[in-house]
Amino acid sequence: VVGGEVANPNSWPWQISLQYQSGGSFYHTCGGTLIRRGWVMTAAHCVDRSMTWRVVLGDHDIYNNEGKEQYLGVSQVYIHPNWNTNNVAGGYDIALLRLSTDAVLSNSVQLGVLPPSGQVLPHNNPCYITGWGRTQTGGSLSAQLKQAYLPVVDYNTCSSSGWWGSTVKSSMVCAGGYSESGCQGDSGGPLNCSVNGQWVVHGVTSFVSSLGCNTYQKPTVFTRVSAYISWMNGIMG
Ligand SMILES: CC(C)c1ccc(NC(=O)[C@@H]2CCCN2C(=O)[C@H](CCCC[NH3+])NC(=O)C(F)(F)F)cc1
Repeated sequence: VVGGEVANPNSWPWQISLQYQSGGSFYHTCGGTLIRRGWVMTAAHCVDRSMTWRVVLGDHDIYNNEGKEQYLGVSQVYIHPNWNTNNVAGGYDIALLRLSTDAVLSNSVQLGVLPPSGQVLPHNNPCYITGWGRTQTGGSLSAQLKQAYLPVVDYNTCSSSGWWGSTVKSSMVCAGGYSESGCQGDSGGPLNCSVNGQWVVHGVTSFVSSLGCNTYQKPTVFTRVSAYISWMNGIMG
């Protein structure tokens, strides 16, 4: 997350850290959202490669154990069948992870609320991106979970020339586009939007400009969760 601030610990209790094993250690690579006790929603591009994954729930500082973390294995990865790893602009950047054991819910570990199928938020709807991603283009990951205010940029604006043009599809949500943005390592995490006084996970962090994370008129682009509710229900049952 470029800009914004460090979040109050566990104030986004559905945020997870997706980590891969290398040697004897695990490394943060993406965010995700706990959507059922046994299921995590993330980006397809995060799990393109076959790795040994683990999901960390209730985390704040990814480099220190603060006692509220749960470390769960991943027993199955379900990538959207239409996802094309060579074309993030095609959409379908969404995947579900079946956890090897169910999460234990608490003050620090809660389920994210998903939108109704088809819901599209208006321009400037208040949203926050959260994640441990780079804090500057080319910078390092954040040790502590960060948040940044990223209001919705409607499709009409986001797909116009000078903005993302035809790279962005109506199955995506744009947000931000000024000084705050997502950045590498935030992928797969939630776009948390305020709808009728409730936080709803409306986006899965998908891409930013290859010219830089907080590039002018290139807002962060998210998979629009409300476009994939039926697919997810078909998988999760
Ligand atoms: C033109 C379109 C196909 C396109 C649009 C944006 C990009 N962006 C990028 O490549 C930048 C630079 C590093 C990773 N990255 C990204 O946007 C990656 C997704 C890459 C998927 C492709 N392998 N996502 C993120 O960094 C983010 F923002 F989600 F945290 C690349 C291609």
